[in-house]
Amino acid sequence: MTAATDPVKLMKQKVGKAAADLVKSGSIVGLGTGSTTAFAIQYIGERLKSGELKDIVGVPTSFQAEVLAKEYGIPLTTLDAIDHIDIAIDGADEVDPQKNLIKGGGAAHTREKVVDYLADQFIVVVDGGKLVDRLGSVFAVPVEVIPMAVTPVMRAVAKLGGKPELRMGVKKAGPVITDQGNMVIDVKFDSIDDPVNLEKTLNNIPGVLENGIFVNCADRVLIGEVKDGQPVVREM
Ligand SMILES: O=C(CO)[C@H](O)[C@H](O)COP(=O)(O)O
Repeated sequence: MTAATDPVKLMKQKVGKAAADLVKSGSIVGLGTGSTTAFAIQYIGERLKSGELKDIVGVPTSFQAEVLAKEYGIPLTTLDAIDHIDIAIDGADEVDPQKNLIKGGGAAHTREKVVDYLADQFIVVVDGGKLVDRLGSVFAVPVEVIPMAVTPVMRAVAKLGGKPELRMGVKKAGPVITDQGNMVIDVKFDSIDDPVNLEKTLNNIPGVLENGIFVNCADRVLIGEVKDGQPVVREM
């Protein structure tokens, strides 16, 4: 990965490194998805390579995380082979003051939810632009749906007051297909007053596999910002 030059990349790089520095030798590490976590994976790999970190195994949350972990020399394992995860590092698309999240900008929220909730410590890494007073202010809620249920799920979420949009591929004709072979409906709500209930309600629609609302999951939120032209990290 090349050195970051634009301010957002600099913030992501700084916060990714800060999270990587929290990983201790001997840990089982959940490896999140996205451009911010990619920097954390890179720095975990560099710490391993330098000998500063030892005996790490990673649990990837996506094909992207798996590829990056291999590139940076992080040994991988699966949930069948372990009984806990010590620390997970993952990004988010929105973070509210209660540390509730919207995730799934990379269509990886289903596996991310499994890994992040299992971790003893879940560290969220974001740039300052991800902070909102209320979930749903900017970002739509990603909902992973099995392909044959896309139309009825779109109707059902519209009845809940959401505006559904099937996520389409970039440099790929047709819809985004998740690592599990499903599709993603992005559902924009005017405002999410009760994320706890909305998460459950969405998951109760037949055909929905998982949605991107993460409540009561994040232990720490590290925020990358630029102050006086320099990237800094603060904790929420
Ligand atoms: O939830 C995710 C992927 O499904 C990502 O963590 C989220 O989209 C943030 O990504 P980035 O760090 O690139 O802004």
